[in-house]
Amino acid sequence: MTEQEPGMAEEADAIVIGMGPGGEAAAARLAEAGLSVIGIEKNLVGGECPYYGCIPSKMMIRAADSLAEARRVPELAGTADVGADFAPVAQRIREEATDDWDDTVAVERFEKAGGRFVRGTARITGTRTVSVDGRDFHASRAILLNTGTDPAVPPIPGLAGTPYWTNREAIAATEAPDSLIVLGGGPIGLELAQAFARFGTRVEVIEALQALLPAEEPEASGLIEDVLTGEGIGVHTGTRAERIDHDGASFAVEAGGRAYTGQRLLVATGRRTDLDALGLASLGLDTGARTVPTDENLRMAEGVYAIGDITGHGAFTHMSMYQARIAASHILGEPTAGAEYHAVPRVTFTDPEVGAVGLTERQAREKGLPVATATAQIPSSARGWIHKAGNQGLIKLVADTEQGILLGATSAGPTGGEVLSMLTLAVHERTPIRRLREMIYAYPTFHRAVEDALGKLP
Ligand SMILES: Cc1cc2nc3c(=O)[nH]c(=O)nc-3n(C[C@H](O)[C@H](O)[C@H](O)COP(=O)(O)OP(=O)(O)OC[C@H]3O[C@@H](n4cnc5c(N)ncnc54)[C@H](O)[C@@H]3O)c2cc1C
Ligand SMILES: NC(=O)c1ccc[n+]([C@@H]2O[C@H](COP(=O)([O-])OP(=O)(O)OC[C@H]3O[C@@H](n4cnc5c(N)ncnc54)[C@H](O)[C@@H]3O)[C@@H](O)[C@H]2O)c1
Repeated sequence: MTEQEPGMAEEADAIVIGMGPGGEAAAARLAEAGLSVIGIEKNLVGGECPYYGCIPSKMMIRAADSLAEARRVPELAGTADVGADFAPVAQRIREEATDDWDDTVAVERFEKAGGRFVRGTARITGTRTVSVDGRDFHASRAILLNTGTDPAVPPIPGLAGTPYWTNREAIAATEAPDSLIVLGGGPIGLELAQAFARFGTRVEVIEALQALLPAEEPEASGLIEDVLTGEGIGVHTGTRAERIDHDGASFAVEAGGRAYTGQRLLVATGRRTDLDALGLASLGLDTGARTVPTDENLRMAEGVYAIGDITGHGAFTHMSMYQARIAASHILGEPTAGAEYHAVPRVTFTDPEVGAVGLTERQAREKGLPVATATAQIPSSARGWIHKAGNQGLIKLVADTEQGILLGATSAGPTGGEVLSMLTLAVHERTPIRRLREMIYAYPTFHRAVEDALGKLP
């Protein structure tokens, strides 16, 4: 690298700051379209999802679910001697998912697409100007922000300075601990709690609010609490950790008048953004806010775009990729349909999977909409009954009775995330409930429970 002359900024058409899933995809697309693109990443190209999130966690879940399925053999098909070993999945996470947390392949892929890669922490210094460790850059067309989130660590007395895990250390674990205390009953906490428990870890989940997965339907929260409790996981809702100690070997957590001990502590209490560090004040934006407001083409200011977790429309890889597509099209001057958020799908990959799309009943009622709901239980459907062991699940529909459409739906069950696809289409397209009732549902599938629930709507 040559020394930069003072006052001389390196030029590009577009600068992408933070290369999470959407940033990486948008940067490559813009470069392939012939723009000069600089991609800046302080850690690993690809972001949280491939290295510390979705992909390695789902590998862990796949392994853990295979153990659970094998343990169902006695109820269905004879005997199975199941011995859990964390080593194969730890190895798979290192070798197949993360390349041992090395992004060489991703950097090369971006450079092959024509992009210029810069490793470092970027800060916006003005309209279309960016600084990285003393180097200045200028974008003639656009800056795209995709800086994501970091784990939020609550200020619980005693916690700071202890060797607690966030998702990042949990994903890098080489063995399942003997015991684990999980702070937070959201998607990260529950997916990892169940996965480790299935490998033999004694797990306690401490959730401050009254329900697990508090953002989802209470029926889904209740279902997942029953399942986790049934698997021997301690679930403590409405419980706040008041003090944490680590004696060099294990953690002690005081919460709700009780003491919990565990070899490991996983802090999964949400995510945080640091918009101040990003220099957004130089664009006149409120850096005290947790998310950045964007228009339908993901613009937060003239020539500045933001995508992914920082937009606050759902911290999901599919959201980051969806917004990347729109932002990149807009930067390229192509027509876009504009971002819509009425049918955001999400799946928590516990077993049963908890899928949901659109509004929950509470959200719909809070909007003052005319709401009717209906639920169908998976175990009472033909397929659920056949499935037997591990068949817990439900479908819940949230309908707008005036418009005769679905505003939202929950699909929990053995393949809850897959069944969600038809409900996502229905909410996205605002398909009349009348037409959904007229459809043919293959027998005996899990998605036939959707037909049962539709039949119960007024
Ligand atoms: C354990 C876990 C499991 C998950 N499972 C799923 C799942 O199953 N499905 C799903 O859809 N989502 C899942 N998620 C969420 C998903 O990982 C994120 O929503 C996804 O990564 C998209 O985030 P993003 O695009 O905002 O950017 P991120 O992936 O957060 O990446 C942002 C990047 O920006 C970089 N960066 C930040 N600031 C700067 C700066 N100033 N300069 C340069 N670089 C910077 C960071 O180093 C990072 O690489 C999971 C998350 C976790 C933690
Ligand atoms: N399958 C998926 O798509 C998937 C999986 C994992 C994560 N994610 C994404 O990552 C985001 C972050 O996940 P998350 O589970 O960390 O966050 P979250 O905000 O969804 O859940 C955190 C939970 O911790 C609880 N909590 C907060 N402070 C607490 C405290 N001091 N003590 C006890 N409980 C406390 C909250 O009430 C909340 O229920 C999710 O919102 C989701 O968008 C998605």
